[in-house]
Amino acid sequence: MRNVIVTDVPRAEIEKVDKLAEYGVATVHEALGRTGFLGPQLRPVHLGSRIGGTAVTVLSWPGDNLMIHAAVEQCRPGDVLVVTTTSPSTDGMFGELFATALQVRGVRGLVTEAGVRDVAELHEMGFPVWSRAVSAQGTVKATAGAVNVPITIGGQLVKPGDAILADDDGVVVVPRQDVDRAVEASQARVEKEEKTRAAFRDGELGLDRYGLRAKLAELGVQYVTAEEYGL
Ligand SMILES: O=C([O-])CC(=O)C(=O)O
Ligand SMILES: [Mg+2]
Repeated sequence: MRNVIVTDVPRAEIEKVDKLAEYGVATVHEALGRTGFLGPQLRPVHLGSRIGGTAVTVLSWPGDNLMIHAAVEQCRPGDVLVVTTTSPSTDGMFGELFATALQVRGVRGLVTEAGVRDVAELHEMGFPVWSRAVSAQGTVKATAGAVNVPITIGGQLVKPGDAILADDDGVVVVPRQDVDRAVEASQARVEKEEKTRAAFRDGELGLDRYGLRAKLAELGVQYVTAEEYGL
């Protein structure tokens, strides 16, 4: 690992990222072929937020938030800070002081594979956070790491400038070069689901709409009466 702070990173177009955020995490993830989801361990600390932004990435040592301080300076309006550690850690390396510094820079939220603290204050401030843990455990500022290098978080590669979308369903990354395709595919999916929703409201079954009766038959699934089943 090189200990670097990369500056002037090209970012995904923020208007398109905003559009993706409106579609929501599940829709965008599905529209891109079920890719990019950071997994169920990264949960919102408070429910009810839906954000999109461009990634500023941080690779920190466990229990050490020095590189988050370095990253704050690299943040611009529309960014989301994305933090991982070089080995697993749940220490509370981020709290309301960092959130204050980020909020004045127009940062939209934090996604971290480590822990956060001061969660009552974060809620009051309206600063949304997705993390693996809530932990009061304090950390130091002692070890070098990297800012704005490609990182792996939640099993996904996140490059600086990629689109990050987060809501109550979790977090998804959309590579910068895939943002246009994601907007198109998400819009198509929303339109398709609108039609499906209307059909379901009219009482149509998924079994019929998706042709799943044939699938069940093909798989050898049989209908038997309760009596035949011995109930
Ligand atoms: O300062 C720290 O180490 C983390 C924290 O609690 C804050 O940002 O408020
Ligand atoms: Mg604090």
